[in-house]
Amino acid sequence: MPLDPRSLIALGGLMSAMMAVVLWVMRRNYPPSIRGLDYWAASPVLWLVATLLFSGRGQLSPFLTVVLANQALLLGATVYYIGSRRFLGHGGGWILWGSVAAASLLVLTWLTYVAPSYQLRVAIFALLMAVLYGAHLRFLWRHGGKGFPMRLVQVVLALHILVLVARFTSIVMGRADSDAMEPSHFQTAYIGAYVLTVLMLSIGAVLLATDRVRTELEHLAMHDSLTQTLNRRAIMQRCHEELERARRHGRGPSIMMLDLDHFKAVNDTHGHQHGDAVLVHFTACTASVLRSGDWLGRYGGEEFLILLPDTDAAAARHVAQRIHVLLQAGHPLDCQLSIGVATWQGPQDSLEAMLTRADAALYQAKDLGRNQTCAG
Ligand SMILES: Nc1nc2c(ncn2[C@@H]2O[C@H](COP(=O)(O)OP(=O)(O)OP(=O)(O)O)[C@@H](O)[C@H]2O)c(=O)[nH]1
Repeated sequence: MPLDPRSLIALGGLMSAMMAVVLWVMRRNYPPSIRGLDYWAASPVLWLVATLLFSGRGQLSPFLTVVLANQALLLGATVYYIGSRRFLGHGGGWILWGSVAAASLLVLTWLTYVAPSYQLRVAIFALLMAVLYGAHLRFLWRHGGKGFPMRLVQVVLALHILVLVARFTSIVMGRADSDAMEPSHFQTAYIGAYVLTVLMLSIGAVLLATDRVRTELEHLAMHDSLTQTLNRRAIMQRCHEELERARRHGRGPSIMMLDLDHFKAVNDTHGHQHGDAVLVHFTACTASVLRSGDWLGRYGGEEFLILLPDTDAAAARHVAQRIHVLLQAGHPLDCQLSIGVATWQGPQDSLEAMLTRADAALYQAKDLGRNQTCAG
């Protein structure tokens, strides 16, 4: 059943206003690392302007209700696309799509005043929006990843492209209405799809930003801020999980306790910032010799812990040897270190016992002159 276009447009305005408020509040409160939110917050404002102008059809001048109304719609979609680009760390977009918007302004003005044609205007505008949504969809497909919020935005864009193509086809086949406010099936589908798209794209932006904040908080909660390795709580959690797994499968891990040698002297001689740089260099080098299933964490100060799942004592010693060699390569930030290794001894073994053995082995390595590995 065809619905009244004016009511649908009013609904679209209401949705835009509500989502604009939500996104502006988020923009104010979310960390600045969530980029693109200001663009996403601006797009429902532009869509709201578009609906206000559309609803003035018959009372205000066609320049406002046709040319500028469509222009605000196009700009809202453009700004949303630029927001997605910023969110995913990409610049640009304005030169191309700003030029497209300027060209569309000229064409719409021409088809409203110089050579008036409702059909041609709708056909060209539908095509333009479909191309813009297509570019947006292609960008998200290439760079957006796989999470649910990203898939939601992609599906909304794809569905809206289908509606726009259907709209364009209906005009080309001469089966369209002759006025935007005519309550036809085409207008109901077209404006209804627009209202839903406004709502769903804004919800998509909310979900994307929230998902990103959650990921960032999880990262902060689990990682050391200087070295970006796991923090003490996270590496201990991994060790507990690995011992649980070892008890089920019968194959256990080795753990390594690493302590930089004479690190106090490094700080005292070259300053604390140099000491920090040494720690960052040390973790980057160490991480580069580990397998993808191994875990490196900061145990405290200049002490680190490595968890090597399913690794016997000989293999763990190999890894330790690789770390010693890599840190003697001649880089200005290279340091020497002592390592204590403990290997799982069977289901009766516990994490506390392994840590005690690794600690004792580390002290043995220090006592024997440092820059070496001992096993406990
Ligand atoms: N720059 C910097 N230094 C740190 C950090 N955390 C701990 N330290 C320093 O690491 C040093 C550890 O000193 P000690 O425990 O005496 O150990 P050491 O000098 O390495 O001596 P050995 O372990 O016996 O070889 C202290 O001076 C701490 O201030 C950090 O995040 N950055």
